Amino acid sequence: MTEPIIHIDHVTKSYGSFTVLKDLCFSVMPGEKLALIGPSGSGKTTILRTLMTLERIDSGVIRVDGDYLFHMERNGRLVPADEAHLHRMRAKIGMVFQLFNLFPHKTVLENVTLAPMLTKGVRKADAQRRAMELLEMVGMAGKANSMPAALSGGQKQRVAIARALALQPRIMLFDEVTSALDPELVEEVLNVMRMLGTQTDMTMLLVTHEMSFAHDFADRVLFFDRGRIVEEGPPGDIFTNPRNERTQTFLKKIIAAGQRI
Ligand SMILES: Nc1ncnc2c1ncn2[C@@H]1O[C@H](COP(=O)(O)OP(=O)(O)OP(=O)(O)O)[C@@H](O)[C@H]1O
Repeated sequence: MTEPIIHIDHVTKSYGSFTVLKDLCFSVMPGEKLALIGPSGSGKTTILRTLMTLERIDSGVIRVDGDYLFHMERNGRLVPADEAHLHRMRAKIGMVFQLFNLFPHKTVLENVTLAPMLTKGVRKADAQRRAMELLEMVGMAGKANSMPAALSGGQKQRVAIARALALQPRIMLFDEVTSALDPELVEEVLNVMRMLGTQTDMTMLLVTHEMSFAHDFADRVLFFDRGRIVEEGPPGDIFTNPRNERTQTFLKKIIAAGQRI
């Protein structure tokens, strides 16, 4: 039987007295496309940042691709992971952020080659060859020598996707990647994600407020509310027949705000 590629087991995390993740449990199967939806502040971004090891957890365990994320096994016991372990685990996952986070003083090509050269010791010529393939894939090869400031938001985000793919992750995390874009640029980024969804077997987790995209794209939707998953299921169920009162209220608000689902 296939094992989950991500297994989140009773994870709790607080910022001071505010508990942002409350005894959270869920699994993701290899190749699954998962949409995380829910009200602002419900913990969606925090769980993605946690998977990326940008945040630590207070309790619980997380396994990614067969290994513990924040722990290591030593003489049959779980001990906190060291930096080398975290570094290895991080390389399994790529993340794309709302605000692109490109290196402003590097060209598009350098943005994509930097991490493989620095973290994996890939030779410059090989890193450049692979980067050009990825830039081609996201329709940005023609801008390889441009600086990020010369790009539109949609173009920056497509470069950010290529940069995350350059480390050949098995899992990609997308955190509201279209929220900062002008409406006419949203579709070009969603198209790249659709292409990744159909042409690769990557596991993809996305936090999104684009409900119609989540509806069409995801295999499964998790509805987060106040640090917990209160409802989950195939998009057809969650969007057309939500059972939980909080999900119903949330979706009603989205529709009232004029969004198509
Ligand atoms: N570093 C931090 N320090 C203190 N509080 C934080 C920190 N990061 C996040 N929070 C709080 O944790 C809560 C959950 O944040 P999170 O970003 O995970 O929510 P979200 O569901 O992704 O919401 P949104 O859709 O608005 O991005 C928020 O109330 C936020 O203010």
